[in-house]
Amino acid sequence: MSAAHAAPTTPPLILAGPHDALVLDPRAAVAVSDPGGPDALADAVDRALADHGGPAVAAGAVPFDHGRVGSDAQAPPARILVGRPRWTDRDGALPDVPGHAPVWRRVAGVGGLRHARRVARVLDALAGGAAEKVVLARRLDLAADGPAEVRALLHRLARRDPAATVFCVPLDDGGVFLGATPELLVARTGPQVTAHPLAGSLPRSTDPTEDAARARRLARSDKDLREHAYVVDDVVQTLRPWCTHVEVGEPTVVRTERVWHLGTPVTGRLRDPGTGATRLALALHPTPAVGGTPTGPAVALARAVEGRGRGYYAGAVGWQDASGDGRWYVAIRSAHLAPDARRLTLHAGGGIVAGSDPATEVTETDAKLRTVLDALEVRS
Ligand SMILES: C=C(O[C@@H]1C=C(C(=O)O)C=C[C@H]1O)C(=O)O
Repeated sequence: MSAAHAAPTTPPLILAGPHDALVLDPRAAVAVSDPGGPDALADAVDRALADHGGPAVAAGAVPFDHGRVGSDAQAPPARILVGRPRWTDRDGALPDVPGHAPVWRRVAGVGGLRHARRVARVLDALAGGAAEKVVLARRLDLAADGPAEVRALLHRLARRDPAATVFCVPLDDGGVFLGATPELLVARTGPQVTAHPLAGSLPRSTDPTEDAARARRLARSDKDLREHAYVVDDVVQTLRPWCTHVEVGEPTVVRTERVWHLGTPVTGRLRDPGTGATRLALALHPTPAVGGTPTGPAVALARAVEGRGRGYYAGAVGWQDASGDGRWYVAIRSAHLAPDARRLTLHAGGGIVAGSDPATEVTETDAKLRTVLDALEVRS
């Protein structure tokens, strides 16, 4: 086989934050068999780490619909690998890989008009009392004229947004789940617990004056502050039973390459030092940032309107070590690469509450999709 047609090599599992990065070779790791519900998976992760011994981590991705009975029949199992990682810095994990980037084109998905109509349907349902907040996502399918070079794509994602956590999870069918998330679901360092929920967004502008004005507008937007408060309240309520106390900061505007968000730091102190990061992450998931509120009816409504499962999008990606320390992120600004490395499925969503405007939601999801589209160099 000539080099031009060689199957792309499977990338390692990578979680690269602004300051450090974890790299795990799937060939030297053990996959945790997913037993289903959140507690059973957290138990399985703790057990696998104890059995492995040494400085191992459990790292990987949990699908959006994890453990939800009667939900998306196509939901994949959690993909969590246990092994000895290489710890490095961002550049060490995501080097600039020379090579030919394929050309990607849009082949299917939910266009702006269709998404606007779906948002209007959700607004009607909200007005009828179906839920308070629904997070509605739209899908975009791309095809390439050659195999994706995952390492090069990850490098471009990292270069564009130095604050994002860039991730890559090789799946057991040869597919890859990857992205650059701005949102920390939960981190545990000893007894210290930290979360940084995001919700409420406005696309950035290339004009610095207009960009700054948008950030100020977002910080004062009643609709966005309301949308944001659902998430913070839920995170605090969920963490409270696990913690001796929980502290909540003030919302601030958080910058990503393409979008402004409202974000609030939440910190707590663990009651039981045996509670690992994965258990906390699975207890929190899905927060209203991706699942809406109240969770059951909001997720059911989103699923009915979206019509397709989300797979790993809006699930969780992260890691935990044998001491229970770890970091989990909300798996947004992400894409699923098919095993042939030539098809990508992207998703982006936004919170809908009473007062949301369909056209604005389209612009917001367009801006969120650009995180991955920019790195693929898809211009329109
Ligand atoms: C659902 C997404 O993002 C989430 C939804 C947000 C919102 O509704 O404003 C903001 C940040 C994320 O928590 C996404 O990027 O797909």
